[in-house]
Amino acid sequence: MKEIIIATKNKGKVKEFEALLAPLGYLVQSLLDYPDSIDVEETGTTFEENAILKAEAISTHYQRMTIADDSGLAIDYLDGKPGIFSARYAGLAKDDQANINKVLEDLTGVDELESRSARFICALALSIPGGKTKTVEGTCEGYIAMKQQGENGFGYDPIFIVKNLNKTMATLSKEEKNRISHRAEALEKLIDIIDQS
Ligand SMILES: O=c1nc[nH]c2c1ncn2[C@H]1C[C@H](O)[C@@H](COP(=O)(O)OP(=O)(O)OP(=O)(O)O)O1
Ligand SMILES: [Mg+2]
Repeated sequence: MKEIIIATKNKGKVKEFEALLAPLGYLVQSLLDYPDSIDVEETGTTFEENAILKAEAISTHYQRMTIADDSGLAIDYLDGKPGIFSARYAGLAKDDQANINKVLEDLTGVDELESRSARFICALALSIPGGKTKTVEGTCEGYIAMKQQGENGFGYDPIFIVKNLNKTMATLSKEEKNRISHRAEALEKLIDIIDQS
């Protein structure tokens, strides 16, 4: 069995990676399986830089093939914010509901859905001990809803209306989200790279 560590403590991400990678024969582990793992600071200025920082630190520490995910929400009306600060937008507690509330507040008075355009961005970095780190990116286009809807997923899913589907990400099943998400798109590109190497 091919073993891979996902360098994340985010339960929502872990579930999605498991669902996407298990059918391909990967045994997925995450930092939730290593509760006293090292803490990697996200000091980069881009999603890609942060993904590289997390992937290389963890693959070096455990000497194992590692994927890291740095992702977030970019809102056009806010010039791309919260961007790489998505997890800490409403403070270091990384509270999903507080982050949602802050975004809805930021967009108060912006009443046209077209003016609330946004995208999810996911950068993935693959680090193999002794190898050269590879990176890919995936995106998912949409709009910030006027109010939250749905219970599925995590993070900003309840306020992200997926373009063309016209419903929030949090109303999609896990399978539906994994067909269209920024994370699924990025991972598909990464699998191609792994298969070729
Ligand atoms: O599919 C998604 N659906 C909804 N929200 C999402 C998604 N993907 C990322 N997001 C949000 C969650 C968090 O506010 C930020 C990620 O921040 P990010 O630093 O990459 O992850 P994190 O700190 O939660 O876990 P970790 O760094 O251990 O991987 O973007
Ligand atoms: Mg983080």
